[in-house]
Amino acid sequence: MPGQRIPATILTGFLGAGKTTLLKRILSQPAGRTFGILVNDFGEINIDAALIVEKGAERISLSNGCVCCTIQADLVSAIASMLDNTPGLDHILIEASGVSRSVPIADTLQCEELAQRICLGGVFCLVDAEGFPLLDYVSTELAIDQITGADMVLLNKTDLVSPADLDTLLHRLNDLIPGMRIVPAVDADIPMELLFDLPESATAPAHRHDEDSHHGHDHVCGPGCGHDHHHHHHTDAFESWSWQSDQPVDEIRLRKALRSLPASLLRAKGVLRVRGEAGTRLLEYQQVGRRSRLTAADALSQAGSAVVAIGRRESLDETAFRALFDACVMEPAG
Ligand SMILES: Nc1nc2c(ncn2[C@@H]2O[C@H](COP(=O)(O)OP(=O)(O)OP(=O)(O)O)[C@@H](O)[C@H]2O)c(=O)[nH]1
Repeated sequence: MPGQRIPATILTGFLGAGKTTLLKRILSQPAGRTFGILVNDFGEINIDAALIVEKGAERISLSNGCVCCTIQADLVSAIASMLDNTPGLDHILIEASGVSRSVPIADTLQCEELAQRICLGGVFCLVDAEGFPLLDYVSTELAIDQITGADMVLLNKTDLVSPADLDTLLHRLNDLIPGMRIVPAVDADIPMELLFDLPESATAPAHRHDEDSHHGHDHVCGPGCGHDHHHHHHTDAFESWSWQSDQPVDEIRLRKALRSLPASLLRAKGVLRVRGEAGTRLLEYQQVGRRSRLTAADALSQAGSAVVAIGRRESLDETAFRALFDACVMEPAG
């Protein structure tokens, strides 16, 4: 219908909680919807966008910053251009970076440029049931901020915790945010109706807007707008490092290198072209805290290798990080 506003759903949650897993699940069960997706990765290289091979969705990748603050204006222009260039879109899905706050994104979607074109379809926060209790103070503060700005929490990775620990965490979250709907899940497997049939009344008060109220956010700030801006972003507490190579890496050396990454690493992910006993193949690398996974990535098409790592600022020696991966690279065949 001309003039109808398209709902935009925000998937948020701390690094590695399962946002991409949920996004892929939604795309695999479209129920007739045509999705436009915007994937924000805090790192310089957008690994998440490379990992989403599901077809039938328009996509824009937003890298090297956080859509809630440092690249907020990019989010607005990306959505506007997606709406201009993709007639027939039914729904927009935004995967925020793992260090994004929820409420500023929801507010941004209601800026003047977009207010007549999209409406907020809900903010869903993924929480890693195993990882959340292990976060340091600053990361916990951010994860709680993401939770409080959400309409619903998906308490994900419940397969990795005992029933007693899950119960303790549920009580803790209920105490923190009384009344918040919390849905336990494994691999973000929840009924899709929970995401798409959200009653208007369920919208989180933190970002519930009425026609007359724009919380002062009917304008996305940029250089020269005249507002007094804070120059410290919450993302200053985090740092990302990336590594790329055109040459294949040796599988044995890679597996050894991954075991020697520092414990301070919060998150790492990548796609690696690996040469080993099984020949040359692409592997997806996922690391959340101390838990790492290398899996076959046959569906991906990528010439070389790329890895992104994220940690608290100054927690990782970039030279050592690069040297670790450089040492895995195989010499070009002579
Ligand atoms: N055991 C277990 N692993 C999970 C579950 N959900 C996701 N994972 C794994 O956790 C890792 C991170 O999942 P992602 O979906 O990439 O997490 P994310 O929130 O998108 O990560 P960032 O965008 O980097 O913040 C991947 O290896 C997933 O396969 C779960 O319920 N249980």
